[in-house]
Amino acid sequence: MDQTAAASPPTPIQDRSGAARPRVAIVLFNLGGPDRPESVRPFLENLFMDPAILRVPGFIRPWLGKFIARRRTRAASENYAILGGKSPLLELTEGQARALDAALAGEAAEYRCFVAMRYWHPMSEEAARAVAAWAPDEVLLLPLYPQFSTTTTGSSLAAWEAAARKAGLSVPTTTLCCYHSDPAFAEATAALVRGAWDKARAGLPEGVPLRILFSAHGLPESIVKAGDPYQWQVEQTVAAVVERLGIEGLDHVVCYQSRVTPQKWIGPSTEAELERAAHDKVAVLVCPIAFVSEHSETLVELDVEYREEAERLGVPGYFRVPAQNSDPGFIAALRDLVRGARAGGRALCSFAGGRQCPKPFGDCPHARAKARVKEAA
Ligand SMILES: C=CC1=C(C)c2cc3[nH]c(cc4nc(cc5[nH]c(cc1n2)c(C)c5CCC(=O)O)C(CCC(=O)O)=C4C)c(C)c3C=C
Ligand SMILES: [Fe+2]
Ligand SMILES: [Fe+2]
Repeated sequence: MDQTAAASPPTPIQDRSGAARPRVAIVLFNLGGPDRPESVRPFLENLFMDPAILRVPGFIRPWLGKFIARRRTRAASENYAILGGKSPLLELTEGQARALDAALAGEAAEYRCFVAMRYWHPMSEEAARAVAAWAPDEVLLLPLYPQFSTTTTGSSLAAWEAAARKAGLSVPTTTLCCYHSDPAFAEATAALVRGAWDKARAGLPEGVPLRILFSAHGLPESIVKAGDPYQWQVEQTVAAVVERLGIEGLDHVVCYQSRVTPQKWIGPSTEAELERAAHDKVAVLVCPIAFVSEHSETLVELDVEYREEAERLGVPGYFRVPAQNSDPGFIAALRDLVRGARAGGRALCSFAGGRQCPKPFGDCPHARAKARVKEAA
């Protein structure tokens, strides 16, 4: 969708009493994905040249980033070929944007969602131009990553700040950094897990135990050790969802998928958990816990590669929980998060208002903002 073309010129919108309704642009952050086979390599170059992803001195990053991207292109292209040569992420994110627009219609403010992808179009600069053309009174930054990581939300925020400046956009901006254990988000996720759990149980012979693998995107361990709160937040999400599931004695584990560099990544890996499940003779229900849309890592890695691996290992059953996409419960949770963030009146907020991450996580954006204030004093 051309977000600029769709933006209408500012018109004075009034509520029933005749008072002007503020225009609020909601910017949805996501990672983005190639839109055709030829885009795979430049998409990967954008990703691996991001200083939030490739933490090496600036002078070697362009060279090394391009080198890693070139080496990864074949494997990634094979994955996208299974999906028809492109990622479905943009269409699904636009679906979420339109669903959230509809959920927020008729509020005291006039809302409009825009999509800003990090590594492929529409990227922040395009999105910021479209937002500026719509002439909002406020901007609300809403990551489609429930858990904050410097590699995802943190990177998107940096890209947005630069793009907004370039587009001359200087209206008050609210940033929602995370909603890892927001009650409505956790309940919507638990409802999807419950549906998949019931289907899996019905498809399994009696007596075969079922274990939930909550599978999140992995991160290099060094990033977590440097203070990234992502792993802690993933664990909070899982605890919140498990609590709402209320299944007595539930066998479950948190694990991490999609390792793409040779460094040590956080674990256990989802593959290692498949091996353990085979050893323990338990079936698995895999729940993507850090992705709110289907994309190559759910549709290919989970549905094709890990399923085949589970079969090869002799895991007695393999099932998957669908990602949220435009699930009404999830969209309602986002709507309430938008309302809460605006009502809270903070420029930077979590789902609960203030900082949630414990002290050691110095890369929590609240901790960084505090450090910046101290430095300036
Ligand atoms: C060092 C590399 C990477 C880190 C760290 C990383 C973190 C991270 N990523 C997501 C979500 C997504 N990643 C996607 C694609 C993707 N990610 C990496 C690398 C890292 N990600 C690569 C190389 C790719 C391209 C695909 C591939 O080569 O396999 C996507 C989009 C997928 C699509 O269908 O287009 C998402 C979404 C999270 C949540 C995260 C850390 C918290
Ligand atoms: Fe990734
Ligand atoms: Fe935090």
